[in-house]
Amino acid sequence: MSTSPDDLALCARVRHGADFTLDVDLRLPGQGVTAVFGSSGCGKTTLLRAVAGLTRPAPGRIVVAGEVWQDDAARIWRPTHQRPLGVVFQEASLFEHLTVQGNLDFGLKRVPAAQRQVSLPHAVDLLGIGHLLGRRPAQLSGGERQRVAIARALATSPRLLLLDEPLAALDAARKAEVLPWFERLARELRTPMLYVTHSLDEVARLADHLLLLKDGRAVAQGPVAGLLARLDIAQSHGDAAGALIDGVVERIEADYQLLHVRFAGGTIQCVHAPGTPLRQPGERVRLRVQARDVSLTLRAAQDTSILNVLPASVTSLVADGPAQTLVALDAGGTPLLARVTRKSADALGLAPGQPVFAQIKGVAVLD
Ligand SMILES: Nc1ncnc2c1ncn2[C@@H]1O[C@H](COP(=O)(O)OP(=O)(O)OP(=O)(O)O)[C@@H](O)[C@H]1O
Repeated sequence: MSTSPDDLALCARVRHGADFTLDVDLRLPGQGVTAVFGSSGCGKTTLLRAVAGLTRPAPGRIVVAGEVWQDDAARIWRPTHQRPLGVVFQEASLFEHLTVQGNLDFGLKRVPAAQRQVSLPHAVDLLGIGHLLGRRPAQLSGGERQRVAIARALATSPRLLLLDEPLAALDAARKAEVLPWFERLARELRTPMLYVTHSLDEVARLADHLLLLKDGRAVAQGPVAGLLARLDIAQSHGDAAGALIDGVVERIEADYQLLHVRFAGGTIQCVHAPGTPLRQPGERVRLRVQARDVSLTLRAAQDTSILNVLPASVTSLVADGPAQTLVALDAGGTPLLARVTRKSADALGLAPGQPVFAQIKGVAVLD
């Protein structure tokens, strides 16, 4: 991966008693959303706290966008209040006695005018909270509170945003309300984000890059699409295992409410999700194709109801329980996954390098 001076260099060792040690030496991209993913207790929050200076790693070296926040060898330690970062936790900790405007102004006061990169009106617009400015936190829904918390974090013009499960405390409806705002932030802001989550759905929608932690160690990191399609990683995602496709809307078949999306492996057709804004040709979209929705044939089937039949080749395959096989595919450079029965895998004689056709039934349009 690139080693631009704008990358985040995170080298940290944090010991919690005898049972847990976070021990990472990472270089992460200095832009976009890096999802920090892993099971409960693997060290996600500990990593974020180390970056924020709330925990002091020993040893530690933390460099963000060329600024050294900690370097034990050079005896550099910046306390939290001297680190230009924004932090958003599960529960938005707003000042209850201040209005939303008062909360935002409070965030802004911490930053000298000359260092402000994100204006308050811009942050308010990005999060769509203009109509809430006169309210007190008690008069906000959970989703609105989180949007205010994020706007407040942004108003400080952070060099890095740390988001620790910002949607975890919300019910499904509130999550669905807030996610599009995050997507907008991810698209429009240059500020890099470290986004801790347990949710594969959030990873699929928001992340450019994925860092997988296990027992305090980084087990893998890389661009999200490639990593989610890796068999060893997909296996741990059970029924949710699937691949991501980044493509461009080629045309819209209005009569059938179908999008035709061009990507490196060809064109894929998917149903326009009801209730979402109509896509335009040329628009970039991310699609999710779950492994359970992909079947394989050796010849392209005719007279099938399945719209998407893509030429691909088998990259590798692995047993997924006693009865199923998870198959990694390459469709013109785009990784895909298929889950088939072990019996079918044997009947087709699936093996690495073999050309196949991937029949894709369901495709979700994510953004
Ligand atoms: N202050 C502390 N003192 C002692 N142990 C701690 C402390 N904070 C965390 N731990 C332990 O360190 C390990 C990592 O905790 P951490 O909160 O970083 O995990 P996590 O991946 O964020 O988990 P979750 O997804 O459940 O929030 C856990 O075993 C936890 O019990």
